[in-house]
Amino acid sequence: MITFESLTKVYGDRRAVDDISLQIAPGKVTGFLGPNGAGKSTTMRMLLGLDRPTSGRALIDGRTYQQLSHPLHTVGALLEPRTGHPGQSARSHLIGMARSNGIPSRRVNEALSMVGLEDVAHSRIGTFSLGMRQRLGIASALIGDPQVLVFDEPVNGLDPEGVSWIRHLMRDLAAQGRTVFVSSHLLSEMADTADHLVVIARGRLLADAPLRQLLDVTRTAQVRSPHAPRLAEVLERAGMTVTTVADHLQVSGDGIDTIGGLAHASHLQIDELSFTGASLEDIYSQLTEGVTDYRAASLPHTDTPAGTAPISTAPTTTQMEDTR
Ligand SMILES: Nc1ncnc2c1ncn2[C@@H]1O[C@H](COP(=O)(O)OP(=O)(O)OP(=O)(O)O)[C@@H](O)[C@H]1O
Repeated sequence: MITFESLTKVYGDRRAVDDISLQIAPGKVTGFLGPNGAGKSTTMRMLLGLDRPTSGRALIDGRTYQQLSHPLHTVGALLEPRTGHPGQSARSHLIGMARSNGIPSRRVNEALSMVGLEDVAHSRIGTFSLGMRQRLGIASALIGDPQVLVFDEPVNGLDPEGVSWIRHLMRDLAAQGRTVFVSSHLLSEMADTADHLVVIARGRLLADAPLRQLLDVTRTAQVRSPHAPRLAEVLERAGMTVTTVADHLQVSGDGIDTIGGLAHASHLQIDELSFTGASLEDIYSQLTEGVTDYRAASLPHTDTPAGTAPISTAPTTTQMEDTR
């Protein structure tokens, strides 16, 4: 379990991380999303004891990194793919880590095999591609068999096979009950991998919600009925938001999955009922609009489907109850 309590980091007049409070639960992959300069790396660095919070705390299983007696047994991290001395072999680098942390040397072979580097275990790190160094960094994170894993942009430099491999690895680690906290710019990657998303921009928390719920917020229903005005009344009474658009009703809000049942119970005929939802990219764009320092040119942006219910665009938090 990772806990942030009013975590804040100020550099000069810049609030790199601004009063972030949340918990990251075990047994899930939690994606950490935000535009460039949002504060993701700073948050992770504070969690790993590499930066001191200006105020607040970042805790791993209730303790700060400095309070952990065996850090590598508790938390494994991949922050940047610059693991080890270039003249050292992958194996000797990992053996050095294992020895200095009281980790049995059999874990070195296990970690090398988990990341697919057994064949190059004796090659010098300096000859490694970025993708291989990334794998070695992940082996270093896994060597102490920790329950908490923190990966900063782990797919950077990996080819498609490597991307797919790390996706499966993260899912496996979460399925084993571990806490997996992973930052990424690749929204599509997060859509495939994460169970839960935390979105920040300019250091502020914008969303902390299960992926499914975040996607559901933007779902709308289109209903065609010969009894549209009466159906609209029924749906509004049930708490939904109804707009008449041309020949159909556009419905949003909690409970849109019950539209068919409500219409049936009121003996109101429905000729057509369909659902549309925004993509993760749409949601992300809406959340970070106006709080982005550098609009990421690489971010795929598709127009929000007509009638999609907007979600918070102001720098306020969209915190939703975790229903999983
Ligand atoms: N050592 C530092 N000194 C001063 N400012 C810093 C320092 N480290 C980070 N910052 C600033 O803090 C803000 C957050 O940076 P951070 O690297 O945490 O963002 P990020 O979300 O990881 O961005 P990216 O995805 O581009 O890596 C940025 O404005 C950055 O310039």
